[in-house]
Amino acid sequence: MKVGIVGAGMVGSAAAYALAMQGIASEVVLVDKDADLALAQAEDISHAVPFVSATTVRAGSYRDLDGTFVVVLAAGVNQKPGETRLELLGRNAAVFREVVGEVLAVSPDTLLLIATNPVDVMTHVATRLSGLPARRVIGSGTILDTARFRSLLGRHLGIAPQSVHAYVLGEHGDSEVLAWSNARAGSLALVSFADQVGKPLTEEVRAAIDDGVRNAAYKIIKGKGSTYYGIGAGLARIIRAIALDQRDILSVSIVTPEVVGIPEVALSIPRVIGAAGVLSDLMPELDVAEVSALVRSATILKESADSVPL
Ligand SMILES: NC(=O)C1=CN([C@@H]2O[C@H](COP(=O)(O)OP(=O)(O)OC[C@H]3O[C@@H](n4cnc5c(N)ncnc54)[C@H](O)[C@@H]3O)[C@@H](O)[C@H]2O)C=CC1
Ligand SMILES: CC(=O)C(=O)O
Repeated sequence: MKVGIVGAGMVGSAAAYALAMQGIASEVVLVDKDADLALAQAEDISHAVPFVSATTVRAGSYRDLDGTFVVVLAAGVNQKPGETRLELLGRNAAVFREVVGEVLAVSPDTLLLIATNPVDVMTHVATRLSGLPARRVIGSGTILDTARFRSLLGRHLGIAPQSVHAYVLGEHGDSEVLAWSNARAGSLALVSFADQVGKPLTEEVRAAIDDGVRNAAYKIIKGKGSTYYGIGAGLARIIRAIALDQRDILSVSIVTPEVVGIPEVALSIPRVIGAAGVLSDLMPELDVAEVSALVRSATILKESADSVPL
């Protein structure tokens, strides 16, 4: 399967590396307005390939995206220390006005996978600009926040993150909602599991995990300027679900007709992903506080999306 990546910076190159290391794509084409950067990234990643897979990784122009099954959009600016994702909106919407048309001119049937922040609003913008069905314009949404949540819960409980079934909903950003009430470890309710292994989920533990998930990006950006390994692996995970028509349930963002009473909003809830993109949306059962936090998150995203001129 041929995958295109527009934006060969930290996120785009981390996604290309993850795809190549797992042999998910037969070919990855990197496109960037900085052609030298795209070339250098492609060459560097292609030198890792002989150790593990047969993926062809190369740099190209938009013309080289013909026949792509998925194109990742990771072009645009990232956050400076202390900056929120939503503050990037104006600058990155301008980038998408240029990029989305270029991609679709050569690959009109491709799926778009959006990574650029603020990812939910950029997914809304890309859906409008492309005219593609919403289920074919997928934002990575809270896939990364869900991974962070599962990782911290697994660490606290002393089990593998893959055995934790818990999702982060809403915005990939400050208003995101950690869905504690329906989380499970194996087949047990999270609270029951935690009590049985003698690791109760006290208010202090919950607050520390919430902070660790919600503020992870701020901490990493303060320490090293940007985050990329986590989202690179997350993008590869979504592409694997598409490439193999896996029907995985992942928390990703698409424009959805209605969520918690808010119409036409792009945000994350668990969704089934396969070769055609998002196959179905799954609304989890939430407690009252979680519903009200999700309404707040959806409202913020809806207002941001409505503020973008096309
Ligand atoms: N969805 C998520 O969970 C995450 C999203 N991000 C977001 O991903 C985006 C990219 O971040 P990084 O890779 O760290 O930034 P970066 O600065 O390393 O890379 C961005 C690349 O986009 C290219 N670019 C800019 N305008 C372009 C255009 N018009 N056409 C083609 N290429 C263009 C730049 O030349 C640059 O190489 C940011 O918006 C960042 O906030 C970052 C981490 C996680
Ligand atoms: C930067 C970003 O969106 C993240 O690491 O969550």
